[in-house]
Amino acid sequence: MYVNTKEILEKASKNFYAIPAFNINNLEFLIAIIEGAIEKNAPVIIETSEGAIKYAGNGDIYRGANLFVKMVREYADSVKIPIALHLDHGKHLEYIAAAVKAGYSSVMIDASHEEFEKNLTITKEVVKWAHASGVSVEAELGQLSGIEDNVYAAENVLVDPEQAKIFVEETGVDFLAPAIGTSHGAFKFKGEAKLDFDRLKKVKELTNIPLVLHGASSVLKQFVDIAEEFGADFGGAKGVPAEEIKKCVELGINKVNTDTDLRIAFVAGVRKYLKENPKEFDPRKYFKEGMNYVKEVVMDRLEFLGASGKA
Ligand SMILES: O=C(COP(=O)(O)O)N(O)CCCCO
Ligand code: NA
Ligand SMILES: [Zn+2]
Repeated sequence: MYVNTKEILEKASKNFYAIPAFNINNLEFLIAIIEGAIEKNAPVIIETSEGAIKYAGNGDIYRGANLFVKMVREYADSVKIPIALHLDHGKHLEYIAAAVKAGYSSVMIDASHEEFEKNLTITKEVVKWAHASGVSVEAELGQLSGIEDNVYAAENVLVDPEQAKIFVEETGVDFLAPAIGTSHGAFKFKGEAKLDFDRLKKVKELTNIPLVLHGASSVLKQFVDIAEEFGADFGGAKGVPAEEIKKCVELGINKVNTDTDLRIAFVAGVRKYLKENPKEFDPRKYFKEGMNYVKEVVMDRLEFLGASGKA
């Protein structure tokens, strides 16, 4: 069933569990994610970045947004579990407009690289406009270091909990991504993972809305090892341990963005299958191995986030 993101996140917030938001760029990841969520009888959020929309539409962003809505709705309307479709890291109003027009459940306006006041003004505009179409809105405060859809942030800029309170009151945003020390991609920390749990606790107390953890992939060793056994080179890859993410959920995180873990699992399965089946050239065969690994990651994450059985 196709649902509004706010609805399922409010329920998660009241009951202190989290729903994973998995990124897709194609049909194979969608199928694997939905299979995993059905098996765990769990709600799930499908999300696409601006790059995914451009990729699926082969350069035409309206075609890409419409294609994802049609694909996801077709699957959502044919299964019982709640499924929402979210625009991840909307930075350009053109993509946000395309997603709202196409019928996305929710959109992120990511203006976190702007000054606070500017981020607030832009977000307020997008909220007013998206709400008029029944679409819920995510925004971000603070910055994740590293590359974020080709916007480079050198350092982590951690969220200011007092600013978060003002931001949520002034903008009416439905859920908020506070930067607390994570970053995107497979190389998250130079040393050990260090998340600012106290800061997160304060943001929850002061805003009392569903919160989002970005950069939440664990970079699972079992799949890094398989990928490297069959030719990948992910030296130095490091993610957020599941235990740390569980702690974030206890402190009020309700949406957990996960992209890198699915990418590593998929490429591990495809590499393995191709190496072990040199005569095979049917994509339904070699993609399937990757999809099986993606499904495993999906089910594991639904379990430890407490989303299993919450459909
Ligand atoms: O926060 C996340 C997930 O981050 P990751 O899966 O890399 O930890 N996302 O917003 C997914 C897209 C990030 C750019 O690749
Ligand atoms: Na950002
Ligand atoms: Zn993110």
